[in-house]
Amino acid sequence: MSRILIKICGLSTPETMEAAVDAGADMVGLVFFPKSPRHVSLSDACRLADIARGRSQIVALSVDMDLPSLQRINELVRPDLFQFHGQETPEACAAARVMLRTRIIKAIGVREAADLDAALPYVTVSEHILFDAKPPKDSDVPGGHGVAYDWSLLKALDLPRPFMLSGGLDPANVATAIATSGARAVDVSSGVERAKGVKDSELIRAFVAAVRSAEDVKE
Ligand SMILES: O=C(O)c1ccccc1N[C@@H]1O[C@H](COP(=O)(O)O)[C@@H](O)[C@H]1O
Repeated sequence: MSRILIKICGLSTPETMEAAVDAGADMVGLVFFPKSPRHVSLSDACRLADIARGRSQIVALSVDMDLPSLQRINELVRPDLFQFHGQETPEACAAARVMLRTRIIKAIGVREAADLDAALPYVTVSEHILFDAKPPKDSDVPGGHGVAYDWSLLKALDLPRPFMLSGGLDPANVATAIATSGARAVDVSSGVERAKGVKDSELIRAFVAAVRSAEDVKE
């Protein structure tokens, strides 16, 4: 099986950022959403990004953020990609991509097969489509809940390029998730934490090792 792209999201300390980069994460995510337990200030984000720069791709995660705020993150933190995890329209993604001269990961919430259709308008205005679990109904945070969905829904997808998978992944289930969904890229937050919002370096290493082992399995 070819190499699977790994993103570790919601890093908020230098130690766990170093652990993720050192373990071989392809992407590391910084969350800019004050309602999230993983939210980082701009100044902390700059310090964390400097640990990863040139070693892993830096992803700035935002939720329905206005363009001036995105521009400020772009100038100060200098991420390699932005992850849009809200209700951003295809037009807003296209505009941000041009204005910020960046690459985009667009998250699409999934609970049932019909939810997958929402991805199509974003194929031409983003570099990656990320299929994440829809949040619990009473939550005002659209991701990072450690909730899984039926990954097999993704198996029959006919998109022009590989997709990313997230939602309830952890070191113990990620190999099954890859085999069940056909994903070529995975993203994790809660599954590498010892408490809500508190990343664990050992779990990060275990997650990366589990994905790399899954790559060795013959298709
Ligand atoms: O991590 C967060 O706090 C977060 C906040 C707002 C939107 C998205 C968020 N994280 C993303 O959620 C998914 C799944 O996370 P989990 O592994 O199930 O906890 C992942 O793509 C994160 O990037």
